[in-house]
Amino acid sequence: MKITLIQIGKTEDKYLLEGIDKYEKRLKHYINFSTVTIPALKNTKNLNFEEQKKKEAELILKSINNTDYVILLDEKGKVFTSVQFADQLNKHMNRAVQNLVFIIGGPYGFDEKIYARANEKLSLSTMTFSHQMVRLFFIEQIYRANTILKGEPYHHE
Ligand SMILES: C[S@@+](CC[C@H](N)C(=O)[O-])C[C@H]1O[C@@H](n2cnc3c(N)ncnc32)[C@H](O)[C@@H]1O
Repeated sequence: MKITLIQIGKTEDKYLLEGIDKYEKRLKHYINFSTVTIPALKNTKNLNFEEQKKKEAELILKSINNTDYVILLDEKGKVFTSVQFADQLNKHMNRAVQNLVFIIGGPYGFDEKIYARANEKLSLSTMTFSHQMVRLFFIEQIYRANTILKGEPYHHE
């Protein structure tokens, strides 16, 4: 199974980039993982939030295939413990999902079209994080899940 993480706009803060890079390098030893960064919209001055989300949605939908299993990172989604999340990943692997796609929304969240396409919604907390911070928190959770599935000590250290 391949995991793809779709995000909008480059990660800007150095402290986030360093953390993301660290877990991305570790993850490569466990699973086929890649990130797709959709370029941030330009000239957004004349667009309201809804228009911006619609435009982002068009770009997101172009990056997804019909057969992809799509999970949105969304504060209103289902909350799992790290062990439960690892079990979920394992279930997808056993169901022979080819490409598991996680999507982190833009600064204003997702357009309805993306909610309509999604197979599931996953929440990291009922609190709201910046779309940039979620990248680091979530990649660490994917790494953690893989160490749990391998019975490695990372989760218990
Ligand atoms: C600043 S948040 C958008 C908040 C927006 N008000 C909404 O209703 O979605 C930007 C993105 O970060 C991600 N995000 C933020 N907090 C999250 C959380 N607690 N769990 C999962 N994803 C989260 C989501 O992908 C969200 O679309």
